[in-house]
Amino acid sequence: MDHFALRDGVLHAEDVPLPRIAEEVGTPVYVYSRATLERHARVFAEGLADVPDKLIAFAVKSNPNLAVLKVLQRAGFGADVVSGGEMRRALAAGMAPEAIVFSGVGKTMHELSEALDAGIGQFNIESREEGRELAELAAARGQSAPACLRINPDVDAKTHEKISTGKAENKFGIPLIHARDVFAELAGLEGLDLRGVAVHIGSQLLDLEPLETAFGKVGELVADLREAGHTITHVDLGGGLGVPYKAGENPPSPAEYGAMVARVTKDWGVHLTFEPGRVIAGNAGVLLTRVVRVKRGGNGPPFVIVDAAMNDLARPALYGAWHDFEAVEPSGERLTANIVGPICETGDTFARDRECDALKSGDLAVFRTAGAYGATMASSYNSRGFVAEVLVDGDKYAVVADRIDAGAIMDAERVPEWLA
Ligand SMILES: Cc1ncc(COP(=O)(O)O)c(C=O)c1O
Ligand SMILES: N[C@@H](CCCC[NH3+])C(=O)O
Repeated sequence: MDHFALRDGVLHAEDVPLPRIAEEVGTPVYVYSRATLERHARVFAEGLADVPDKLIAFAVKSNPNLAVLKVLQRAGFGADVVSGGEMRRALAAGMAPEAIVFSGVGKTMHELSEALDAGIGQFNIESREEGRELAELAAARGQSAPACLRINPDVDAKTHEKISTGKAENKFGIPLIHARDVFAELAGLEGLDLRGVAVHIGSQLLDLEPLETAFGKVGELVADLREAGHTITHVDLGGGLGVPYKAGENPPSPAEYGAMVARVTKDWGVHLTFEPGRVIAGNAGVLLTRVVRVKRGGNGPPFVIVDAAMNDLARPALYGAWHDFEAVEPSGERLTANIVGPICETGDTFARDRECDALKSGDLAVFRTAGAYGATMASSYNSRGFVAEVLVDGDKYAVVADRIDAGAIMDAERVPEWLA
């Protein structure tokens, strides 16, 4: 069942007609479906049914909304966090500290110590330097930080270059050629309980082959480390599974992914961690927007100007990403248009020469697949503030993030006396 679907000619989120949300909450607004989040969580977990000992840690960066995290906590997920702020969100949503994994190349001393205080389940160490710093900090408190070493397998994930993380030239992880040496040094430090390795080669992967290659390299490393006398009990396989943004895109299903993982890891004898983000949240959300006006083009198609902009949904401007754009009450007529926001740069273009539903001033429309890397990447550029977020559950909905208008942001600023 599609939880964002046309019924009686009107697009619904579960049983709630989107015009009702637009009327009551205003636009633009992110709308998430609880049923879709739960279905995706279930399907992902079912895909991994043959992996007995595991933690599924939702990548909080993809959608850090507290209500979304709560849905996933109730589905049995933990959290993959990359900042102190994300860690506090996961804890606030009720995730057990032991079910929290902390990744990222630039964890500060403050964040490391905050995570030690919280007693999180795993630090994914991304450099020799970070490992030493964490060990010193933990030892000084009489703690031993549970950790994995994130390796960089130098595998091309065949995704957008800005979201590829496993090539040698990327900043992430420790190059395989140094991994044995770094592991040996860090495993000997008092403040660390170095118990395994982690890998994550990129996001929006549409092919299993790079993942399988990377996991194969991890398997070889685990065998080498064991041979060198290390005890390896944990491996973190990261996230990255892609989702369809447009017709014709066919990412591997969670079942196919799970079957590959089960086959590759069957003899490893370790606890496995997974860090899915987009595959859980991406198609569980839309950005609902209203057409401000339609402007005639110069020598091209008309401009459909919507009240959402690149500050609300950055992916098209940042990565040239495609998001399906549909009318909430399609008339049946079609149009070829440039879909743009109000921001003062040409980059504020959601789609160029796009065939879409014919729309006029005041009509509602959605950008699909906006539940991951949508609201979380918003900025207040052009003093536009932050849009509200709504969670739909059957025939009811709740505002799960208030709109923060430009005035509230301005209230946090001041002109110093010596300048007044
Ligand atoms: C370390 C790590 N884990 C998990 C993820 C989640 O990735 P995705 O949303 O593609 O599943 C990311 C982002 O690519 C990441 O950097
Ligand atoms: N922000 C990216 C994904 C980044 C993945 C982070 N590791 C996107 O929207 O596609």
